[in-house]
Amino acid sequence: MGTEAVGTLAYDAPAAKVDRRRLIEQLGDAVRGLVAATCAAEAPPEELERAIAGTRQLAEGLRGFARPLGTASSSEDPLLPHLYPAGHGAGNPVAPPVHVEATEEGVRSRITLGRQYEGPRGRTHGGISALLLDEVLAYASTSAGRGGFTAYLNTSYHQAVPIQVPLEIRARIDAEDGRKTTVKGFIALESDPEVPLVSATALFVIPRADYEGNQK
Ligand SMILES: CCCCCCCCCCCCCC(=O)SCCNC(=O)CCNC(=O)[C@H](O)C(C)(C)COP(=O)(O)OP(=O)(O)OC[C@H]1O[C@@H](n2cnc3c(N)ncnc32)[C@H](O)[C@@H]1OP(=O)(O)O
Repeated sequence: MGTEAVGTLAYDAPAAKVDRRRLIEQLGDAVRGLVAATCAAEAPPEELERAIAGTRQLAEGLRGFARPLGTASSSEDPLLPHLYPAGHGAGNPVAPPVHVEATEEGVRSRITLGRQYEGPRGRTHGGISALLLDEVLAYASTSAGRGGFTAYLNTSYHQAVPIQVPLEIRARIDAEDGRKTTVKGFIALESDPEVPLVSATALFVIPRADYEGNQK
């Protein structure tokens, strides 16, 4: 057995699965670094050509092991976070590296965004800010034992969210009403955590048991 942290609990997962999950996380991190380097590289043509050939070769090698769409990854475990969701999956190089912790009021995430999340020069793309808020607000709902799918996410962009600057995202439950949970949150600079750069209100709805969209 190998131990992996789940929130504040230590959970004894099978050692082989823990080892595999570590490798998947490391690969995700390595490719995330490649993506960030790709978006920043002012490399000469021969270096770009070398990177194209090497990257295509690596991708071809991994494609040979692809699992069919809609099937579970062998890394999955009912008590551990999934590794591939686009919003936070540690094994998904496209996902921003979101880690969430509980606070007295709700949840908080600290994150510094790489160059691949840039929209206007030096600023985070607005869709990425919305993704981060959707993610952290959903965590607030889930960690309060509520969960649900995002029915709406209303975002207000007050100031630019800088790239490569430590950020703090906070979220808290605003209202609970049957299957509906309203959550509020915002992104701020870690150095100025009370001033919202982007704020959001989201409604999460726990679907009815017979809801058609429930199938995976
Ligand atoms: C520690 C924790 C770790 C865990 C990690 C967690 C990671 C987080 C992962 C991150 C994940 C990120 C999250 C994601 O990305 S989730 C993915 C993106 N979201 C979706 O795909 C959702 C698509 N929509 C649906 O599936 C359905 O519409 C849902 C399920 C939402 C509702 O379908 P359902 O058939 O069940 O609903 P209903 O018609 O019975 O209505 C029920 C109630 O809701 C009210 N309503 C509905 N829609 C709206 C609306 N737009 N505005 C205002 N109100 C709305 C409605 O009026 C009614 O209210 P009332 O009349 O009862 O008062």
